[in-house]
Amino acid sequence: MTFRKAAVLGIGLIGGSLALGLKEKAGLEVYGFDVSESALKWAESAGVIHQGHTNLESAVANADLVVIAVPVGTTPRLMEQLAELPLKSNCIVTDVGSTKGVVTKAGMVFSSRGVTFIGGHPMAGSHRSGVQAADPHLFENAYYVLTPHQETSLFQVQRLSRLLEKATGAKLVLMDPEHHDRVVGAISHLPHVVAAALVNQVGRYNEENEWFFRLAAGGFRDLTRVAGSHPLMWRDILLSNRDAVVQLLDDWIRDMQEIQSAVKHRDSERIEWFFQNAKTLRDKLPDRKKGILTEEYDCYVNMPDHPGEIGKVATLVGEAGCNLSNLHVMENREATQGVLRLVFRDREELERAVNRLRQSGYEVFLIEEENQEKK
Ligand SMILES: NC(=O)C1=CN([C@@H]2O[C@H](COP(=O)(O)OP(=O)(O)OC[C@H]3O[C@@H](n4cnc5c(N)ncnc54)[C@H](O)[C@@H]3O)[C@@H](O)[C@H]2O)C=CC1
Ligand SMILES: O=C(O)C(=O)Cc1ccc(O)cc1
Repeated sequence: MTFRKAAVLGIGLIGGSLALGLKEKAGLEVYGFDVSESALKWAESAGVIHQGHTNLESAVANADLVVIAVPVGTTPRLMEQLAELPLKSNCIVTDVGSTKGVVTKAGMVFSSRGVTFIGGHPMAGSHRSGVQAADPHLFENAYYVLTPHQETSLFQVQRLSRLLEKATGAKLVLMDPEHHDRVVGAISHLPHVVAAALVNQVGRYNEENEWFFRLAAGGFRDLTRVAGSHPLMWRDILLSNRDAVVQLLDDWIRDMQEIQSAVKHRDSERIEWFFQNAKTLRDKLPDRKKGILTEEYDCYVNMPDHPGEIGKVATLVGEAGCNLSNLHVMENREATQGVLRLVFRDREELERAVNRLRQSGYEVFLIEEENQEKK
């Protein structure tokens, strides 16, 4: 089953960048759909898409893949409209939204129609927006998270992963939607709120005296870069990740009160610890460019919901002489099967472990087979 035609709904920064990759690197026929005729015209003339449509039905007719790349607040409504249309059997629908809980639930609308929905989030972007900023290299070496439901066919997950890997050069990983929203809430949504709050605060002082902005140098500019992002997009993201963001802000406010109290009481030890701890942790952040594609080799194991299964898998891996560098259980809610992600630092160890697990009857799924073959 090969992908021949893709329809990208929302030809902006992310939709345009993906369209370029699907067209140029994966060789697909790419149709675009957008409410903005000028975006479609621009995309057509710049060769980002083959054809632009303002009619949804004509854009998705005969598509093997539909990518939804509109603001997250708009995605559920667009999914409902899409589910009413005749889609090709075996068609995969995915999205690129920055939150995954709400969208994955809305994706259930496709399950009764024989269409596979798999939520997605490329973890790279920019504070710019619109198709003019589209870049086929935007996602290279970044993580690209997919959040399949426990019942989603692994075959379809694998097909989509391979295609996206080819089209973007990103590293595909699978994650539970709620886990994704908490993690991305902490590393992306909260920082955007903090950056905007800092700019708003200093902006208020600057109204009284313009030296505030005039003296704003390196640190302030670096820290607040993302405050230049699209306001409507970030409004939608916070509303769509409400529970996680509210909880993260509770923690943030508590931490700010703690450092405020330490300063007020001249608690020098506490203040020093605050900065020392941050420095130690910051120094340990993985180096994106060097790290991802060279050092991690992972596979996913389909797990029957029996007690002791994780122990059995770990024992088999150990018996094969392989060192697990990480093990992650994709959180399993009401479903009967779970998925275990096993990470190795060494390709041969990964291969030995996969063989051993398959011989013992486990269904093991490798997203990165092609990527690793290249090395
Ligand atoms: N900007 C970033 O850095 C990243 C954004 N994302 C996600 O990607 C999605 C798109 O974001 P961007 O490309 O940055 O936004 P954008 O503003 O550049 O593009 C959005 C496009 O969707 C179109 N659109 C809006 N409503 C529509 C509708 N109902 N039907 C058809 N088209 C519609 C707009 O006309 C525009 O062309 C969002 O869900 C965002 O959360 C994900 C990763 C990074
Ligand atoms: O440019 C930056 O720092 C970003 O934060 C880009 C970005 C924005 C939204 C996402 O969901 C993922 C990445």
